[in-house]
Amino acid sequence: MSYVDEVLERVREKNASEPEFLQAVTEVLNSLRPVIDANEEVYRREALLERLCEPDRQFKFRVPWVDDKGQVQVNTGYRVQFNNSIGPYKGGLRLHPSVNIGIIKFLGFEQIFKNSLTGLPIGGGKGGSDFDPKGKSDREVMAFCQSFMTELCKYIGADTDVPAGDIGTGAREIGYMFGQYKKIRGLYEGVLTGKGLSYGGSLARTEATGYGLLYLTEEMLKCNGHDIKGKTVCVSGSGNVAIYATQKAQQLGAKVVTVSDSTGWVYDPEGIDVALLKEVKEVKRARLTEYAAARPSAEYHEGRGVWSIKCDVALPCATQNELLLDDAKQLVANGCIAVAEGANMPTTLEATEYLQKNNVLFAPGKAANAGGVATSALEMSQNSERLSWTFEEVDAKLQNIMVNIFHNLDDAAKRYNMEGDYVAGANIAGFEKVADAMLAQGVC
Ligand SMILES: NC(=O)C1=CN([C@@H]2O[C@H](COP(=O)(O)OP(=O)(O)OC[C@H]3O[C@@H](n4cnc5c(N)ncnc54)[C@H](OP(=O)(O)O)[C@@H]3O)[C@@H](O)[C@H]2O)C=CC1
Ligand SMILES: O=C(O)CCC(=O)C(=O)O
Repeated sequence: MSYVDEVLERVREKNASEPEFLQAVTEVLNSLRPVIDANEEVYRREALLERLCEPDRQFKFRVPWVDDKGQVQVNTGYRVQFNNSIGPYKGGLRLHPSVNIGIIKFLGFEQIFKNSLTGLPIGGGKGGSDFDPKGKSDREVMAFCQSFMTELCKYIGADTDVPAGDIGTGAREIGYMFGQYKKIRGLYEGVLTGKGLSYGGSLARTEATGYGLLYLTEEMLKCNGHDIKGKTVCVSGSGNVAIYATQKAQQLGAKVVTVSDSTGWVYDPEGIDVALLKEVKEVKRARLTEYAAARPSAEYHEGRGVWSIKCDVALPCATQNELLLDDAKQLVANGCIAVAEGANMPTTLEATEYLQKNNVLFAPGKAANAGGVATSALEMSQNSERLSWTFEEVDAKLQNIMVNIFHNLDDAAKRYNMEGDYVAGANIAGFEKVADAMLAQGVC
């Protein structure tokens, strides 16, 4: 049995109740086969893959807080510190009722390779809780965040582990968590990214994941003889990534015709009105029905359906496993030429395979959405320097990083005779640096 198959079998046995983690490991290890085969003796002796698939450590803790009625509520908090071979653990905090240890492990595992691809010195980690900020008052969110950080602050630090936002964790939550960290630890340091601009945040971090997605998509299209200008784009989600992906796509001359949330989706053939979307989602924290009610050209539909709309480019920006095999078939039938993942692992393994077999350009999340964490690393640099760069400086660095990521993964795929397989290219390019660092640092 090959080394990859042996490790996959062991990982499946040990983590049988964590389907998302198994999906992520299976995708990565399968596409690394040519690299592993070429170095099998060393990697096997050093148990490199076994070490890569086992987090350095994981914390699980109780998060008690008091709601507005005086009732004590209890949630579960997690932080998985997966791999710090190339830098301090770095990755977001997800607040969503679906959060469990398997989801946090899949996200932390993906983060190792994504962070490596940025070219910046950051390791992989992720955390979160099954707390749902939706429908909670600001005071309730603050009570939760303070309790969450009361425990989390024992394990993190500016040079140890630097969390950030993810689903359900935006500027409000990061602010409450930063305040509690400072109060307990007595340290004013860059322990979190995505901070407000008045207390150490970086300009362009809010926009970075969505903008970065478009910079990489634009480069991928250009290198394959297409222009983003004039393309019709379907976006899913309507949160941080989706909003700024929509904004940048329209700035680059494309037309975005859909967005969605967990209850429904909007089709707006005249192009999504970003100012209205921001008002509904960022200011009012309301449902998309409010967008449709205020916009005569928009249709609102319950449930899911974004991928049924004819488009040239599809940008899944909501959550994991939201683009299924039937959706991939529909996209191909409608003439879609490119899919780039704004979310983490939004496309199932079967759907990815189908898209690639049908010559759809496919940019995996760990490359396509790396602009968020890359800009977080730029925020860390600014905090260390005690300086703030302008929006234009940060945006120019982001653009450069995304273009480099595309060329690095394109080159890696070509080196292993897998030209055009950007999934393999991203995994190989991300893995090589981490593997080198792990080998150089000995058995640890
Ligand atoms: N923020 C960042 O910098 C980065 C985020 N990502 C990834 O991008 C994705 C989106 O994150 P972000 O925009 O920050 O999160 P937000 O919380 O801002 O928005 C999430 C969006 O996805 C929708 N959504 C969430 N869960 C589900 C679900 N189970 N089914 C259907 N829709 C759902 C939400 O709808 P509703 O409001 O109804 O819940 C909302 O529209 C995630 O996969 C995240 O891990 C990746 C890199 C960086
Ligand atoms: O900015 C960060 O540190 C993390 C962003 C994130 O969670 C992600 O890349 O999935």
